[in-house]
Amino acid sequence: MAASSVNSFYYENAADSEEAARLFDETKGGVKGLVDSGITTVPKLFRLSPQTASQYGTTRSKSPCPFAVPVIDMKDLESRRAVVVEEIRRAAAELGMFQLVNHGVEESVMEDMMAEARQFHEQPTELKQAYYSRDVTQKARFTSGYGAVRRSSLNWADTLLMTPAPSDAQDHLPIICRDSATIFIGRIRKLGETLSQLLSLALGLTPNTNEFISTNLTTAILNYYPPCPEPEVAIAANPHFDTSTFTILLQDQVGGLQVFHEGAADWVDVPSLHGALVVNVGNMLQLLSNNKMKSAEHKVFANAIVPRQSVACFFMPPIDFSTMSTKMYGPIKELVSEKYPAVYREASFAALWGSLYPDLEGSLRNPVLARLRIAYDKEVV
Ligand SMILES: O=C(O)CCC(=O)C(=O)O
Ligand SMILES: [Fe+2]
Repeated sequence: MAASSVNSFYYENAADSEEAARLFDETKGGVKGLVDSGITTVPKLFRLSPQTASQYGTTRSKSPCPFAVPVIDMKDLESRRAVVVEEIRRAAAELGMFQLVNHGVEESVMEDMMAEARQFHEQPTELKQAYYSRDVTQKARFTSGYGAVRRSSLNWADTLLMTPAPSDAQDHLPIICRDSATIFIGRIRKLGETLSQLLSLALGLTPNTNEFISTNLTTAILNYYPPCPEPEVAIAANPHFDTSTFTILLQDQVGGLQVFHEGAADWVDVPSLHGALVVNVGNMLQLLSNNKMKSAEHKVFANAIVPRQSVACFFMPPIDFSTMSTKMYGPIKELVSEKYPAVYREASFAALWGSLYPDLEGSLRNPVLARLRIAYDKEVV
């Protein structure tokens, strides 16, 4: 693979870009390929500086955090709707993350998705190669180090990014995981519709009357985090905020996901809960809700022992590449009043996408949203 075919956006300089091209040469098969080749140390592009490693935390802190991620039971939703809405409101406002149980997606559907995602990632490199691409318009693309950003390290992860078709047929997906992904995406879409309504109610809006709380599953990704020879110097997923309105995440039993609790100024474990789905608020919903709901900063530890898997489904307003820079989103008008003036300026999806990572200087926790604050200029002066 020529250096030029690696997206230079990810790398700070030409030397890094070339190193990445060498590391991700199609014949090496991403991060899993590196591990399979027998490496015993983490390559430079994946290494966090000692300062960043201690700032991010690459191993669990010894003292247990007194906060837990809320678990919300959707059983008997019709009769318990008001309770569930209130639980969602509180979790979305305080932490921006919660787990759902009895959500209606069958365990067998989730298990099949995980099993076929694993088959995709663990198939011979030559077979994955056809999907290896940095072209963002590809509707099924395999990539590595996803989410990396200047001055930070690459994620210790391989990812298959899928853009679901609006219909039920997902013919563009790799055959090895197509059947399970088609069913899983269908079920998650349905859950996303229910969740959109519950989030609307939690914001005091009428369900389905609001064009912004979207039920659109725009991207689903199959994450595979191979075992890491030096987990203390690398990170499976750098701390980040999702751009989404909300994200529904299926994680396996390995663990490693953490969310930042602002009140406690500490990272909280998101435990693997059999049969549960994790939901987090993204930047789009924090903007639309005029700060009534909080985008959750999250990260994933690398581990030395076993591969970890997750499937993340991102819900967003319909994204059209042609209007990405022109269509504007801002606080929903029903949520803006004299008492609660608009916190944010309107922004295009491209502006929201920006850099999703905390400033390494640490001055802005969520730089994308911070810079969209109407008061930002006054705040930084
Ligand atoms: O693997 C996980 O648990 C989280 C993945 C994630 O945050 C993402 O894909 O945006
Ligand atoms: Fe995420």
